[in-house]
Amino acid sequence: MAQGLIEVERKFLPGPGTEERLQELGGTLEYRVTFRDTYYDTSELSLMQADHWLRRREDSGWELKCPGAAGVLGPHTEYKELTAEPTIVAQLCKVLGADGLGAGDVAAVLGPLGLQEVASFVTKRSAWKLVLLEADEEEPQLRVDLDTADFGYAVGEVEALVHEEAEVPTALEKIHRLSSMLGVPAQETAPAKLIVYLQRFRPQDYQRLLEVNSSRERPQETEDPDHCLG
Ligand SMILES: Cc1ncc(C[n+]2csc(CCOP(=O)(O)OP(=O)(O)OP(=O)(O)O)c2C)c(N)n1
Ligand SMILES: [Mg+2]
Repeated sequence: MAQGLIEVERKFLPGPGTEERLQELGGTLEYRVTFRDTYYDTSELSLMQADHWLRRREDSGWELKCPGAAGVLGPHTEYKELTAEPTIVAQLCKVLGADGLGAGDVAAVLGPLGLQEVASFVTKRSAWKLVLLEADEEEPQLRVDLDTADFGYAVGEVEALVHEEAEVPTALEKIHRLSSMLGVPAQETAPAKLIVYLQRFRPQDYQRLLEVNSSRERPQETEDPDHCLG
């Protein structure tokens, strides 16, 4: 994946008819895959409290999701996905207020930054591709992932990957259009697998995150000091 793509997505709760509906809409099942994600944070959950999500996905490496520009309200999320390790390390140091760790491997800075495993689970995913559109309609293409985590939680995501902020409104319009065609209620949201994992297995951590989220309002101005690098 290219560096610093913006992931715009909307989660929903899939039903027994979701795959059939995707087929009716012309969707194609691209692949089925099973992977393990392991998430890391400090003991105070400093990254998650700053809306940063660090994970290692078995066989595909490290990824740091950090908040995209705030502004468009609704049942979707927007995150920048960093996958180059030096960029991830630089952003981790920035968020955690650490200096002088260089820009090497993520694994090498886990100890110095006090990052430890907070969650690890396996996901079975079926990945669908959809061309919603009239032939001349432009990118971005939509993807729908249907995930089931090994602790028994199923969630779907309608998602677009774009290169710049200017593409986000079009992506959102398509995401909302497809969600509605899939029968997803207009304001429905569904929690991420990691959030449900914390709720079930680390309830104190979950509570801590809830408190931060309810007291925090995402800043609306474009100069957000917590924004990702690059
Ligand atoms: C509704 C909602 N969703 C997510 C968040 C933030 N968040 C919580 S956990 C989390 C990290 C996990 O993100 P998620 O999209 O659930 O991961 P996954 O689908 O497995 O990986 P992909 O293959 O798409 O990269 C985020 C960004 C939020 N604040 N609110
Ligand atoms: Mg996702």
